[in-house]
Amino acid sequence: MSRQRASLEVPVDMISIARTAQIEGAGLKLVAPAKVNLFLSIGDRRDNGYHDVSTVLHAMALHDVLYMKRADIVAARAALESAEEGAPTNTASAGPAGNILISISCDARGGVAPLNVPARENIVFKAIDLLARKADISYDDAINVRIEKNIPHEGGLGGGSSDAAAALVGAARLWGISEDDSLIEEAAHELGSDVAFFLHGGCACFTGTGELFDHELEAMKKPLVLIKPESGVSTAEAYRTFDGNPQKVDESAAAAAEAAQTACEVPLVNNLSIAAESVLPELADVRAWLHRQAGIEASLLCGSGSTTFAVCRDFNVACAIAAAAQSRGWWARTTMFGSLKAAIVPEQS
Ligand SMILES: C[C@](O)(CO)[C@H](O)COP(=O)(O)OP(=O)(O)OC[C@H]1O[C@@H](n2ccc(N)nc2=O)[C@H](O)[C@@H]1O
Ligand SMILES: Nc1ncnc2c1ncn2[C@@H]1O[C@H](COP(=O)(O)OP(=O)(O)OP(=O)(O)O)[C@@H](O)[C@H]1O
Repeated sequence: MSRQRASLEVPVDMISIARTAQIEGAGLKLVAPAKVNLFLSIGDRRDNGYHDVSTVLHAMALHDVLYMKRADIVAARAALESAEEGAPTNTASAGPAGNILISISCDARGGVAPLNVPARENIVFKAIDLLARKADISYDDAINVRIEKNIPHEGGLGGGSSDAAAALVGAARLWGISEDDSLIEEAAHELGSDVAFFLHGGCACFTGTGELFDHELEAMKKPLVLIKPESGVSTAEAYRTFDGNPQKVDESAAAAAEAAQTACEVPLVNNLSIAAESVLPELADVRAWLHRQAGIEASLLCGSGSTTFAVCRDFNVACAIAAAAQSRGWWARTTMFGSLKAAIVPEQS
């Protein structure tokens, strides 16, 4: 039998070959930056429970790292079956027909508390599952995700939302979905209010319930220190507490935030901070302590808390304040504002 005839009789499954090549390959490395809200104005509560929001977000150099790789589907199935017998697992099935097995492992770094959630509750799982359903990925597949967490959760730094945005970008690449495909943005909107920002990154104004891009601002290049008490603040609880005593943002501050073309011009405002302080009174101690430190230009609660950020005169000031905060038992990190977004790190040659 000639070689030519043999190749006609045994059809070559190019998709399967490409997938196998990816299992053996290095996979993808993605960055998922943290954010602060330079300006956060929470407005009225809508019928669906979400609130109108006008906000200017800024990305930072501090970031989680995600490694996403095609996995051996047989091994992934075995892990899932052992889970059904009650063994702990980090694998769960996703996709339109439960046809995609996702394994998630997570290492916490730099004093960040470990994230102990089962795979199914990890927002990274939800992101990959949602995109698979929207794009109707109907073939069997298995994906391993390893998350290196540098961003504390329940810190108002958007770590979960940024991980979700990175997972959408990574899954799209693995499945050959164009990075401009509207399904990615659609999925981001459904996953949470901050996810859309991380697809954009840098410094940007968002409206709606926080998911609608309005305009971009020039990023700033200043050092900042982040300080977080051990306890977190649940975003939902902060919003609920806000409803008991809503604080409107001054119209002139809102107008200045809207008109700002650069991050430096944005007035630092957060009308969720009173509610967050009543959920976690220790936040008032962090605020008062920061006011006594020299070399700070301004400070504000990050989103719904429990991290407070302080813009510092220089990096040495930021480092000294971080060290002093750590000696009080708080988590603290120095970082820089930056123009990162949730993105694939290009391969180094
Ligand atoms: C505080 C901010 O981080 C500021 O950027 C965001 O508004 C919160 O964004 P997020 O963490 O992505 O929040 P989501 O996962 O969308 O929502 C968590 C919970 O916060 C409340 N929530 C959130 C956003 C919004 N515009 N109104 C709300 O009332 C809802 O109770 C919701 O169940
Ligand atoms: N990959 C993830 N990273 C962080 N949190 C996650 C993740 N997956 C699920 N979660 C859950 O989501 C909750 C909040 O996550 P996140 O860290 O985004 O909150 P946050 O820092 O308050 O951010 P935001 O400013 O968006 O409210 C946590 O209680 C955590 O258990």
